[in-house]
Amino acid sequence: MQNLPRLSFLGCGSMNEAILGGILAGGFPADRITATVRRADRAAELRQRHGITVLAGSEDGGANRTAAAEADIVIVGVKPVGVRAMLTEVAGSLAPGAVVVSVAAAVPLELMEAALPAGTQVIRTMPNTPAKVGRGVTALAPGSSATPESVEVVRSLLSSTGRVVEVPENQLDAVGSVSGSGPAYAFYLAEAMAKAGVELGLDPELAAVLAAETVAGAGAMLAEPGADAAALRKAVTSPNGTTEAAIRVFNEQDLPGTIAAGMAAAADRSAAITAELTAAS
Ligand SMILES: NC(=O)C1=CN([C@@H]2O[C@H](COP(=O)(O)OP(=O)(O)OC[C@H]3O[C@@H](n4cnc5c(N)ncnc54)[C@H](O)[C@@H]3O)[C@@H](O)[C@H]2O)C=CC1
Ligand SMILES: O=C(O)[C@@H]1CCC=N1
Repeated sequence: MQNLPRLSFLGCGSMNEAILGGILAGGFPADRITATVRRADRAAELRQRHGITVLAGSEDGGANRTAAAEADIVIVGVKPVGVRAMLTEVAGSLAPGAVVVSVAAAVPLELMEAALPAGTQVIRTMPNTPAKVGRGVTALAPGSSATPESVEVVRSLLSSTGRVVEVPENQLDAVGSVSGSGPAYAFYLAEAMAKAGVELGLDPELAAVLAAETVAGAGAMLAEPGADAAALRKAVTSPNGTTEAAIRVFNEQDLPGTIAAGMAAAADRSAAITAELTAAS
C-alpha cells in the first residue's frame, strides 16, 4: 500500500459521513476519497459538503463496484442487514491486497470473510459519531487474513477521528453498547435535562442551551488527561447541597440500574442481530 491509501466509503450515512468528516478535518486529501450512496440528492449534498467524489448507486451495483475497484481501503457503512449483499456485490472488483473495513454492528468477521474471496483482509470496527469532531472512539477486531501492517494503516487512519483500541471480536457487542450507542445516551440526557428545566419554569430555548452546554462542557472536562468521572462529580456535589439532593433521588430510583439494563438490552440486540444474520447466511 502507498503512503496515503485511496479510500472508498460504500454507503455514506450518519456513521460513515462522521468518519469521513473526521478524516478530512485531520488533513486527509479529499481527492483520494470516493463515497457511494443510493440517491442523487444525497450524492450532491456530500460532494458539496466535503469536496469528495461521490457515485450515486445504480440498481446493478455498478457504483459500488467502481468505487471498490479503485480503493486500497474500502469502508462499508450500510446497515447490518445490507452488509453481506454489499460485500457479495463488490467481491469480484476489489483491488489485490485491498482491506475491507466494516463499521456495522453485529456482523461477524466470519460472515464477511465468507462473502469475499479467500484471503481478503477484513477488519471489523465499532466506531461512534463523535468521530466527526475528532472525539470518537473506535474499537477494532482484525479478521483472520488482516496483516499487522494493514491493521496499523487502518488504526493510523482512524486515529484522526479520535482514539482507537483493539479488542477481541467477542467484546464488540459490549463495546457497541458503551461507546457505539453511547453518544445517544448523552444526547438523551441533554434532552431530558432540557425538558425538566422547562418543567421548572425555564423558557424552552434557554433550557436547551443550558442542558447542551452542560453536557458538552462536562464531556470536555472528562476528556482532559487524568480526568476521573467520580472525582469530577464529587467536586460539584457540596455536602447537603443541591447536587447531593438530586443524586440522592437518582440513586433511590436506581438510575445506575436502569442504565445498566438499557445497555444490556443494546448488547442483547446486537447478539440477536448476529444470530438472525448467521441463520440467513
Ligand atoms: N449511527 C451510528 O452512530 C453508528 C452506526 N454504526 C453502524 O454503521 C452502519 C450504518 O449506520 P448509519 O450510518 O447509522 O445508517 P444510515 O442509514 O445513516 O447510513 C447507511 C447509508 O448506506 C446507504 N446505502 C444502503 N445501501 C446502499 C447501497 N447498496 N449502495 C450505496 N449506498 C447504500 C444508505 O442510503 C445510507 O445513506 C450500521 O451498520 C451501524 O450498525 C456503528 C456505530 C455507530
Ligand atoms: O443503533 C445501532 O444499531 C447503531 C450501532 C451502534 C450505534 N448505532
